[in-house]
Amino acid sequence: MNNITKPNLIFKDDLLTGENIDRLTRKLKDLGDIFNDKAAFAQMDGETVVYDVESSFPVAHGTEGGLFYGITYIHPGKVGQEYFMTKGHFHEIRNRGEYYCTLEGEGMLLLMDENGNTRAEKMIPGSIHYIPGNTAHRTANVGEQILSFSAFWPSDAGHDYGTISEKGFSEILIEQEGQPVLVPNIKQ
Ligand SMILES: O=P(O)(O)OC[C@H]1O[C@H](O)[C@H](O)[C@@H](O)[C@@H]1O
Ligand SMILES: [Fe+2]
Repeated sequence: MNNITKPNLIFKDDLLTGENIDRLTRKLKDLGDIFNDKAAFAQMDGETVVYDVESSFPVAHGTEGGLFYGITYIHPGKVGQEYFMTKGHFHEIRNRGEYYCTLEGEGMLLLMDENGNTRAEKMIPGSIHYIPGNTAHRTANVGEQILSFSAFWPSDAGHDYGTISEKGFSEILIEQEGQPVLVPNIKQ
């Protein structure tokens, strides 16, 4: 491997041109159930964009053996002490895994197994994260600029939002003295 030059630019948009591209925007008003501080949430403008997702679906949803690709862009911001974050999900076919690669910004990836054990991985540009099967995943922007990351996942994985929207993760990520910390989720 000594003579091989590693690319220092991570492709971003190459796969997101042409057909079968899906663009999705989630605003605060779509995310009422994920933030714990309901009073802080009520004070904010529901039209505020929390994140955008662009995905490439080269095969039909549910196809066994295919792969999807996407980029998620999470805006900086907080609801109370809780950082802007994705809804979070298990895969519908529970044992399907996924890879994330951070493109820009600073984030935390929350991972929760089916027994409710939550852990977090720091996301920095270039960091690669393996999300094993049977693991719920959620990403939070803990920086002051956009957090973007690419994702690669099986085309039959599907998204199961139900469990998370009902109970959340067993721990939540909040800012304390300027630092992100995981604390138990009182909702559980
Ligand atoms: O689907 P959410 O939990 O809102 O997360 C936002 C997005 O994050 C990643 O990019 C995943 O690969 C997407 O499949 C997911 O849609
Ligand atoms: Fe996923």
